[in-house]
Amino acid sequence: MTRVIGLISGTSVDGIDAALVDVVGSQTDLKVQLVAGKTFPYPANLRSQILSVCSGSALSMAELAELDDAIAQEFATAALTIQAEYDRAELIGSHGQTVYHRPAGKAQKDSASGLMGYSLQLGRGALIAQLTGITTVSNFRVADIAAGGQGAPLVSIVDACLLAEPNISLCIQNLGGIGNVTYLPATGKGENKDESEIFNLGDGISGWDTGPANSLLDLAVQHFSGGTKTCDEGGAWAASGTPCQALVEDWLAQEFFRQAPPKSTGRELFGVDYFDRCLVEAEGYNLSPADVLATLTELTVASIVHSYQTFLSAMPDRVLLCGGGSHNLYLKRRLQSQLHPVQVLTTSEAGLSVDFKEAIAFAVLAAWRVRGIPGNLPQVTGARTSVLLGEINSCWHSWA
Ligand SMILES: Nc1ncnc2c1ncn2[C@@H]1O[C@H](COP(=O)(O)OP(=O)(O)OP(=O)(O)O)[C@@H](O)[C@H]1O
Ligand SMILES: CC(=O)N[C@H]1[C@@H]2OC[C@@H](O2)[C@@H](O)[C@@H]1O[C@H](C)C(=O)O
Repeated sequence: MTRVIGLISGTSVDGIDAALVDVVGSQTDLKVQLVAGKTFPYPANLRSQILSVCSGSALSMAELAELDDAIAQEFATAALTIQAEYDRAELIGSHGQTVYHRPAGKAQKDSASGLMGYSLQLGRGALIAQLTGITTVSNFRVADIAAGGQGAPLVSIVDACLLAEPNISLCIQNLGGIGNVTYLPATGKGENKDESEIFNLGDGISGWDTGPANSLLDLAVQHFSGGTKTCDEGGAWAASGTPCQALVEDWLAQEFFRQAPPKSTGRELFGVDYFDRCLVEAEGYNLSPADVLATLTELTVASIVHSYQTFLSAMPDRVLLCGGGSHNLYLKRRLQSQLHPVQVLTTSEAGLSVDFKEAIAFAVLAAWRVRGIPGNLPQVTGARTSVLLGEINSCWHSWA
């Protein structure tokens, strides 16, 4: 058993999800026990700095260095706090804070960098290791990208190890700022799986980013509430409106939704500029704020359902939702309606916390990294090969 802390702040930039996890076994025999999970909100000024960088604001190298270390300090504090009342963790897996993600094949035309992707997560692991005294694995995406992959989604293999079912096929649908899916065919295997089966299992798995989940909704809520609200609690506001199907269909015709996997995205595409264009287009239909929220919710729903129908050979037997959007009851209801007769539940109902699944995944990936187990699924990320994910930042007093 290895006690690991998983840390991530996602594209919503709502705070650091920290999970203290006991990891047992390796892949097909993997088991995790969530000892403690907590979200540590960013201080308001740090959050607005991060959001402004994510929206493309220029930053000097000195400012970049300061931001990197300010984030690392918040991550280290989260790690120390989550384990304060428990036996100490041996390892930290820190995803960091994504501030820029350019998928492979999307280099700017005048760039000399070719078609390789680039993804930048701040909160350097070396500082987290020094501040906590715990060996820290960080920079999980770069090795996959260097191998020609998108660097995302990475959680798919952990989804497979923890959630695959012998007799039914599943889609594990994350509803964060951005949405992503892992498709898990029925394994056909009983309880006693041996190590080699992960490769059989890996064969039928697919996964990709589905597009915006909450990123545009959050921007809309902030806009219509004059900055007094950050999200549509429970989806109540959207539920009082009516989706404009014509707009949803227009938006769904865009390139990202038609592009076949492997694919990944971020706030660079589904961020402030995209939302501003949505608002302009919504004006043509005379929509109320509630109607705009309902329409953006419907875009999330339609993009997910359309991508399953287009990129899977058959619809799954069951969908398990996770991420903050699984608390949005209107979004969940619309997904249930559009996916009918597919059953829509949450990963919590399958024993894996909707709020801490990503943090748990990076704890597992860190444990795999130190044991030399590759963490990417090439058919998901598009990498040429499976690779070890993450850089190990040791700490001299780590094992004292
Ligand atoms: N009670 C709630 N009602 C409605 N929406 C909610 C609720 N709780 C969280 N959310 C939504 O979930 C979002 C955060 O989800 P989550 O923390 O899974 O995203 P993330 O991890 O930052 O993003 P990603 O998975 O893309 O990296 C919030 O921004 C909000 O829109
Ligand atoms: C670059 C980046 O941080 N991508 C995230 C983001 O958030 C959701 C979606 O976009 C996703 O695929 C990915 O995160 C998860 C944790 C992943 O890599 O599996």
